[in-house]
Amino acid sequence: MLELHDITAGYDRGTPVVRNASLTLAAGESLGLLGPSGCGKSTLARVAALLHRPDTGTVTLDGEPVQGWRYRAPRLQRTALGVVFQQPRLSADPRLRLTDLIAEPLRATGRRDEIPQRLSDLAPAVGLTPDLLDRRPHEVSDGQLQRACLARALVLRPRWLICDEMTAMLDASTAAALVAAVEEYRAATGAGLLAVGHDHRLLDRWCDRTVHWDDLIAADVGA
Ligand SMILES: Nc1ncnc2c1ncn2[C@@H]1O[C@H](COP(=O)(O)OP(=O)(O)OP(=O)(O)O)[C@@H](O)[C@H]1O
Repeated sequence: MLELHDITAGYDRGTPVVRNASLTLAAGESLGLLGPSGCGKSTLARVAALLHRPDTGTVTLDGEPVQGWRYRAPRLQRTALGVVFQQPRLSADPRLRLTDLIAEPLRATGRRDEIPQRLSDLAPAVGLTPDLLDRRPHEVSDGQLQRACLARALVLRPRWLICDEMTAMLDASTAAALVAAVEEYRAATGAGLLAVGHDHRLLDRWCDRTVHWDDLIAADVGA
């Protein structure tokens, strides 16, 4: 289970942007989170991804309460989560070839020996051809870079995926291909998914259930 309980978070302690939000995802479940621009969805997604420490509230990951965020998060919890953001150019090191970008988490966790196998599994799964893998971010399109960012999110085989407006900048066919790649991964591994967005038709089609931001505040949106 991925549980966010009574989360208050923001960028200035006096004026939080997320107030008392709760949600629970069962193992393997996919949940779509809808809400208007600026309401705090990305902030909550970053709390769930262990990238942003909440002011108050608790996050529990597969029964273990989270005690640290960012570099203070225990490796086992950090690597249980894969994250894809809206803007691939903000989350990709411009110096890295796509192949190194995808392999980055394996290098960082001392699992270099898995790199060739994971690359040959993931590149076709996300629709990247070998010539693209050799290029740097400025030599590929946003859609191609987002494919690489999805592969990077999957490379450690996370039990939970957090996709924050993953398809918002993409054309319809690239968006569909990325959603299909996520769903293939989930079907193969049983991973759970939190998909944040503002397109209710996409989230309704993609996810087991969809909740609106306002629903998180009143009560625990549980599985
Ligand atoms: N790094 C930051 N520093 C200060 N304020 C921020 C920061 N990031 C976001 N905010 C503010 O926090 C509020 C919530 O932002 P957030 O990105 O979580 O909303 P969102 O619901 O994901 O919006 P969108 O759908 O437009 O991406 C906004 O008012 C935003 O301006």
